[in-house]
Amino acid sequence: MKAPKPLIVVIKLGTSSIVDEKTHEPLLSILTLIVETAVRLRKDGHKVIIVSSGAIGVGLRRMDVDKRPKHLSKLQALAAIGQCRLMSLWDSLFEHLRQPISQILLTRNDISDRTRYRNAQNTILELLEMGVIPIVNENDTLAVAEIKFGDNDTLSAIIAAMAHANFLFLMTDVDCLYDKNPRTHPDAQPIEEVEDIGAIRADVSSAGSSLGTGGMSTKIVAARLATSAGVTTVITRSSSPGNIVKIVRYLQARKKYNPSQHTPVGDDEVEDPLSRSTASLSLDILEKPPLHTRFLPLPQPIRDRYFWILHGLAPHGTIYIDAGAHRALIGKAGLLPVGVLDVEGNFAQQEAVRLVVVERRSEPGPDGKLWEGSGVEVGRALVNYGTPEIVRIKGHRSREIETLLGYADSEYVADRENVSLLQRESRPVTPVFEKVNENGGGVAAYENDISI
Ligand SMILES: N[C@@H](CCC(=O)OP(=O)(O)O)C(=O)O
Repeated sequence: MKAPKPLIVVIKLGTSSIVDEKTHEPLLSILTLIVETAVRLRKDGHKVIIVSSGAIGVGLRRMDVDKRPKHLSKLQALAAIGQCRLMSLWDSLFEHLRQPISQILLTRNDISDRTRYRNAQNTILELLEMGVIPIVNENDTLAVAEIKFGDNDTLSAIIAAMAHANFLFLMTDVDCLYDKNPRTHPDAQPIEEVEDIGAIRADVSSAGSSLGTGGMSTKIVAARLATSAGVTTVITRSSSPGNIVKIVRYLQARKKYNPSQHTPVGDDEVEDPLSRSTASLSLDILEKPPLHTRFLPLPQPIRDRYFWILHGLAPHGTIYIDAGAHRALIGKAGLLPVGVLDVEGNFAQQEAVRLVVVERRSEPGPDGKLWEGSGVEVGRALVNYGTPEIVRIKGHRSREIETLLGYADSEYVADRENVSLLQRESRPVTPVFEKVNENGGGVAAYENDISI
C-alpha cells in the first residue's frame, strides 16, 4: 500500500494560543491538543517544527506581574524566566507520548551571518532526521530592536524557508481571512485560497493580542515571505489544532504544496510503514476541510542563498537604479555604476541594500535629482562598494572607477550572484501594513521589509 510523501510542517503558535490573555495561565487544553496533533503528524510520516511564543506570558505568571512591562530589560528578564518554564511544559506534555523535543533560540543577528544561518539550518534538519521536534522562539534576552525579528510570524516564515518546509500553519483566533470583518458584517465571506497576496482584499485589521506583537497584518507579511520560498502557508484557528492534520491531508491529496528538496525525491507516493494513516487518508480527502485560508506557494521559489540575501539580512540602505539597470539584472548581468541614480543610507562593502527602480529624468529636477517617483523595490544586493564610493561613481562608466576612487575593486557595484530579485515587486508601504500595535508590532518602509 502506498502512502503520501513525508512533508515538513511548521506550526506557529502566538502568545494568545499559549497563555490566557488576562490571567496568563497556560492554556493546557490547547497545548495538549497541539501535542497530540504534532504526534499524529509524525505518525503520518511527517516532520514537525513548532515556533512557540509565550516566554514573556509565562514569565508574567511566574512572577505575578499583571501587565506586560514596557521596559526592555524587564521584558527580557521575564522572557528568560518564562522560556525555561515554557519548554518544561512542552517537554512534559510531549513526554507522555514519548516524543523528544529540542529548543532553538534565534535572533536576527544569528542568521545575518551566512555560516551561522547554515549552522542553524543544519541543526534543524538533523533534529528532524532524528525524529525530534524543534521548538523555536526568538532569543528575547539578546534581541534589541535592531536585531529583532519583531514578531514570531516572521520568525516562523524564515524557519519554514530555512527548513524548505512544505507547510506553515499560522495559528490564530479566527478560522480564516474574510473579505469583511465577520463580527460587524454577517454577510462576510471566507477566503479559502489566495494565489496572489498583492491582490488580496481581506479585512486584516486585527492588531494582535495585548501580550503578543503580531496581528493579522504580520501574518500576511509572513505568508508573503514563506510563499516566496515555496511554502504553502495556512491561517486557521488555534483552538482547534486537530484541524491541521485534516488540512494537511486534504491539501496533500490535492497537491497544493511545493515538494521540498529535503524530502525524498521521486513520485508523490512512498511506502509508509504506518498503514493506519493510509486508511484514514482516503476518508479524509473526501471530507470538506475545516475552514482555513491557504496562500499558495510561488511556482519558482527563492531559496537558500538568494532567500538569505533577501530576507536573512537587514538592509543598510537603498540604491536607486534606472529601468535599464533593472533589465540588465533580469538578464543576469551585474549592477554597473552607470545604472545607479542615487544612494541612501550609510553602508559598507559587502553589506545588504535595497534595490529600488525609479524613473530617470532627462535633466536634474528642482530637487537636483536625476530621478523622480517613490520607486519600486525589486530586490536586494550585497555591494562591492560602500556609500561614499557609490556616491562618487554613480552614473559613470566602469572604466572611470579607478580615476574616480584611485582604485577599482570591481567593475560592478554588485556582482550578479550577490543580487537577489524579488518575484513580486515591493512598493512603499500600503495601508494594509500600516497597523502598529502597542507592543511594537508595525511596519517598515517597503512591503518586503520584515523588520516589523
Ligand atoms: N518571543 C516572545 C513572543 C513574541 C511575540 O509576541 O509573538 P506573538 O505572540 O506571536 O505575536 C515570547 O516568547 O514571549
